[in-house]
Amino acid sequence: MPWETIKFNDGNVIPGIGFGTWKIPTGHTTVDQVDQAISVGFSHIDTAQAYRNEEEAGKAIRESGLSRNEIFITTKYSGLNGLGIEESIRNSLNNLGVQYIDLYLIHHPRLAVPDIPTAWQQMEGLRGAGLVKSIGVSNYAIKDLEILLASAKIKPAVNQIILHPYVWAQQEPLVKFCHDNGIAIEAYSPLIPVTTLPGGPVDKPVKNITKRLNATSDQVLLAWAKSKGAVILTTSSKKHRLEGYLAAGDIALTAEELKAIDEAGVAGGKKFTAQTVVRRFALVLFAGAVGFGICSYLGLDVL
Ligand SMILES: NC(=O)c1ccc[n+]([C@@H]2O[C@H](COP(=O)([O-])OP(=O)(O)OC[C@H]3O[C@@H](n4cnc5c(N)ncnc54)[C@H](O)[C@@H]3O)[C@@H](O)[C@H]2O)c1
Ligand SMILES: OCCc1c[nH]c2ccccc12
Repeated sequence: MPWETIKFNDGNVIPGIGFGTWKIPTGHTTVDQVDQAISVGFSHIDTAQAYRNEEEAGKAIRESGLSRNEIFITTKYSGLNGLGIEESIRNSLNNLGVQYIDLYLIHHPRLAVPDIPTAWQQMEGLRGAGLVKSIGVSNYAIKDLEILLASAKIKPAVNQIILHPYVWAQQEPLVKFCHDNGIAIEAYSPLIPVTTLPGGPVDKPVKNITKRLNATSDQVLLAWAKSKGAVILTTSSKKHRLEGYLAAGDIALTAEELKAIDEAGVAGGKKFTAQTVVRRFALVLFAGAVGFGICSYLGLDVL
């Protein structure tokens, strides 16, 4: 079953899962990665001015043969080149080779120049001009949203945020605030427990569920993020992983399973994440010291 769409507060709909184009791995291009994602069934592509690949993403989208209304395109104002919001979106439209953007986001609250209310007023103007269907934000905390909402005429459709079990304790109030205010959540980096933080307490409940469902850990983590009401943003250069992500639209976790992941995430978020960061820092220092020792032994001048 495909992932269900989610309806925004402005009436537009977004596919429940999207393919992200940040950090395309070496040896691949954005064109071949977006092409592969569309060919396996993704119909939602996430890019940004900062990723510097809008042109390539647009090329792959145009070459896919899909009509414009069959593909959902998100891009973001990243505050590069000192360009204002309207000038930036016109560049993005030009780069992507499209007449409108489905969802345009301010990439980070500190990039809302000159300030959050003024930047949002400019975003609101884009909808009137027909350059974009929906407008939203990314990485906004509750206090940033409160500032924005105090003078907004149009509510953000979306807040795109990091969401995985190890940040659940800190993100739960933000997710609740957004949902209470009719703002959809997009979850980026949902697979952190298998990519950068493997070996932590979330592994056990996730593994138990993979056995029950004959699913992969990736799929369970996507189902967890979906259960929080989020649109998912993920990526991979591997076709079989992309197929697995799409197949995870079917997965429903039980209340007990969700509770077990939440609790492991909250426990791990406090202790395991901090330990991992400290261990990695120690490893970098150790590697530096060993490298320095070897260079000194060989008589190489490294300072
Ligand atoms: N708005 C923002 O500030 C922001 C920040 C980060 C990402 N994003 C968006 O979200 C998209 C997805 O983010 P992400 O890449 O962090 O998502 P993610 O957590 O889903 O990670 C995807 C990565 O996980 C790897 N992976 C999948 N299964 C694995 C496994 N079993 N073992 C090891 N590795 C595995 C994939 O190969 C891929 O490299 C980005 O491309 C971008 O579009 C936005
Ligand atoms: O979106 C991925 C993280 C990222 C890359 N470049 C940026 C510029 C501003 C804010 C976030 C990012």
